[in-house]
Amino acid sequence: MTVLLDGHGLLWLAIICILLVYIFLLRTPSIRRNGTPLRKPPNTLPIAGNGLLFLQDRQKLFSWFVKCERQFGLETFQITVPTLHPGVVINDPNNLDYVFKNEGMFAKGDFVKQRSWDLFGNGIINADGELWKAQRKAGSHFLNTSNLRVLTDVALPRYLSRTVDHLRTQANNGEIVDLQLVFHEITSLLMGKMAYDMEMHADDEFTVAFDHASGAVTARFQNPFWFITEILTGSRFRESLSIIRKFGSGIVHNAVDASDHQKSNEVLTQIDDADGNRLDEVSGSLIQSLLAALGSQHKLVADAALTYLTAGRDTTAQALTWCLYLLLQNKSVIEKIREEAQELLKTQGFDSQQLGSESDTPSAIFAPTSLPYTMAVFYETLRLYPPIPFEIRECEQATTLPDGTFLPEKAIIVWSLWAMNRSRITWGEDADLFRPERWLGENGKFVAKSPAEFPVFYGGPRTCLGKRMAEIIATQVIATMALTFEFTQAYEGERVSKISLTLPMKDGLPCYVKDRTL
Ligand code: HEM
Repeated sequence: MTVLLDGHGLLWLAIICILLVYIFLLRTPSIRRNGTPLRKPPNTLPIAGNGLLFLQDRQKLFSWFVKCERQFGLETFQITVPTLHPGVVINDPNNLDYVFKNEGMFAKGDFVKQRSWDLFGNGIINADGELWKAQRKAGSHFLNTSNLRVLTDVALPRYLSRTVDHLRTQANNGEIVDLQLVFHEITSLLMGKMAYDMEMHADDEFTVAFDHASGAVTARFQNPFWFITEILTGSRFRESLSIIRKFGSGIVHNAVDASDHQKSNEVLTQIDDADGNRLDEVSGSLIQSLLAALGSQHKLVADAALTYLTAGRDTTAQALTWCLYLLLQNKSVIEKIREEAQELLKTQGFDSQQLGSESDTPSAIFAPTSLPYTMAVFYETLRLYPPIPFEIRECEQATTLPDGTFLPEKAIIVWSLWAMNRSRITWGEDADLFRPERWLGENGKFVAKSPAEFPVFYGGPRTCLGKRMAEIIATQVIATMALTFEFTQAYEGERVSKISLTLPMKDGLPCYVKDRTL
């Protein structure tokens, strides 16, 4: 050994190493377009690449993506982060369309899974291949039209009504209300009913633990050395994970017991709401459908149910929160929502006084097709505040995007909905403005965009399974809130989001509430 590592030996060793690296680099195809390397964003460093950028505050990161979109337009550009495979950022809807249409080629991959595994395991959001198919099928089956109708036309009005009553009391007492918490409570009740057939609340132990864990998982995407830093800083994260797992396995246990009991009695158990009757029309809960599809893999069933619950609950509550935030700044828009909803109530023979009285609340009539302007407001909110602000995929095999960008196997592909939704190329010069009318056609009807242009609900075979449900929740909640209450902000300055896989508002949305129906 000492002989090999004398002066000559070291020189030869160095030459061999350089050659090996060179051969390796030559053999590993790099990201190129028409034979030339892609442009890189300004301030890309020689070794750190764009790594430091991802360590900064998420608001700065959002702004960076917008700046890049304004500079590169639809051109795909390259980003590099130490320890990761090379990556690109895409902004061109044609490229995104290709990704959606070739789902099997772009998987969540190791990059996403390694970071989110502790929280979601093999739940639908994280799963690929057969595991994904089985969960998707079970979910689609459960969310068939009649179950969806009972959830949105019976359960939601009831929960909404409870919320209206509670808000009225708070309004009478002159209390400051956090609207984010209010919307979270509505979606927790509804998604808890859907996923687990149980009453869940926005401030229960599981939800608080999940919120913390979601922030910690997101931090992993921004910090390439998370596996080291977490040893020192991850104790609350580990605690939160243990609460979530305990909750998940408890729920599966109960569902197994319930289905055994059902089989032995050979009768259908009724799905009872605490005080309701028609809720028994929901044919079982999602967890039972998942149990039937996934059998004895109880950890997988728990992961699957958890991802369904969180996919629907947090995204929808956050979208509603940002919507009210925008309405607080745009008084003429909330007035138009009121006019549209009032007109509908009148034509159906109802009175806004009835909103909030449980037995005859008419909020189920506030359907997306009947309220095109309210739908436009919801979509304009989703454009400016997309509940899932980034997407990341990994190439399962080498491929070439429609713009000619060659991506080797394992390359990372990123798109920022926050930036794409502010593109002046797609949305025009007023892309930064909140203008719901951009979603309406000449006849006043709502006009949708293609998923590639507006990927807020994703696209292709993995399109969000709850899109329709989210739209129904949104029109019902927005119209009911606008007609029943006057809101005034109880905060100063701009609201921003806090670190999370989705887009929660940091410190909530504190408001004063006044009952308009008095
Ligand atoms: C405004 C509300 C919502 C938005 C913006 C939204 C957005 C999205 C997006 C972007 C994805 C793809 C995520 C990914 O794979 O990276 C997704 C998937 C999914 N969403 Fe939603 N979602 C919303 C509401 C809901 C609701 C109410 C449900 C209720 C069931 C739901 C259930 C799901 C499920 C199960 C998936 C996984 C689909 C699959 O991988 O096949 N979502 N959603």
